Amino acid sequence: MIYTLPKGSYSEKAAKEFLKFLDGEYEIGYCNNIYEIFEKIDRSSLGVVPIENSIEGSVSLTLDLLLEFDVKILAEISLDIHHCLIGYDKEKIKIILSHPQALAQCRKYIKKHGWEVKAVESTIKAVELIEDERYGAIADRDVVKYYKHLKILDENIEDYKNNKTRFILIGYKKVKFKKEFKKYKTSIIFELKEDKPGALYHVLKEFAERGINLTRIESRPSKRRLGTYIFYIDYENGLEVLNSVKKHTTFIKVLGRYPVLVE
Ligand SMILES: O=C(O)C(=O)C[C@]1(C(=O)O)C=C[C@@H](O)C=C1
Repeated sequence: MIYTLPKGSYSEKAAKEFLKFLDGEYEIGYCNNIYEIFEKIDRSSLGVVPIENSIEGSVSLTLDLLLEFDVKILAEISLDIHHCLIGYDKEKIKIILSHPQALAQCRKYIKKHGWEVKAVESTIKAVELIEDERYGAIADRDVVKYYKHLKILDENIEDYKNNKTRFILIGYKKVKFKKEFKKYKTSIIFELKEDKPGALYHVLKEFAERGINLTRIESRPSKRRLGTYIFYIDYENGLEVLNSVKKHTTFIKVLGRYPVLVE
């Protein structure tokens, strides 16, 4: 089983892309939200969740759950995201519904129309909540295949071109792919040993000295005390740097070394 968000969501689209590369048969299991996906995954199943968007940045719930659960990142894929306005009649819309990430990616568009905004668990939940003409949802164009009573009222409504979301395949056991991939990444989470000048610099220096390219650095609150952070770093290729990074940290978690299937 491969768990993801409901049928018609962007995450389901990503799951179908992963399936093209995975060796083996997997059925798609649908969950209402990202938390449920992490909870459902067991030793024999997988999950697909969004992790980062080119307009809105990190999906912070995914980052937090990667720390909380012991799952590994097994692969990543990026998809072009083109949002549509879904509903009955654009002129009659008063309330716009969607996932917070999708709403944020269309902020200017929504503001221009002066609609009231309601955030829900997924783009599909938004579509399902369209009770009448007063409601509109932001979702993928393909949803009208499943919700035939609704129409695409506008297309490409994201505020910036080249809108992309990165999705990760997660699970507890290794998976096999049908082909070899050229690009690999490693993702780690750590907390700095000391809060002193240059503390983060010493970690970054370990990467710089080895000529290792960082592809992302992000921080999340430690949730213990205001102003204390957990760092998330993605870097290209090997694990060789880890022992040196460990010296500067109180804890370090390796989320995995995994292939980039589609950039
Ligand atoms: O609600 C969906 O359809 C999702 O798959 C979630 C999600 C996200 O959380 O980033 C996925 C891609 C888009 O960036 C917008 C929404």
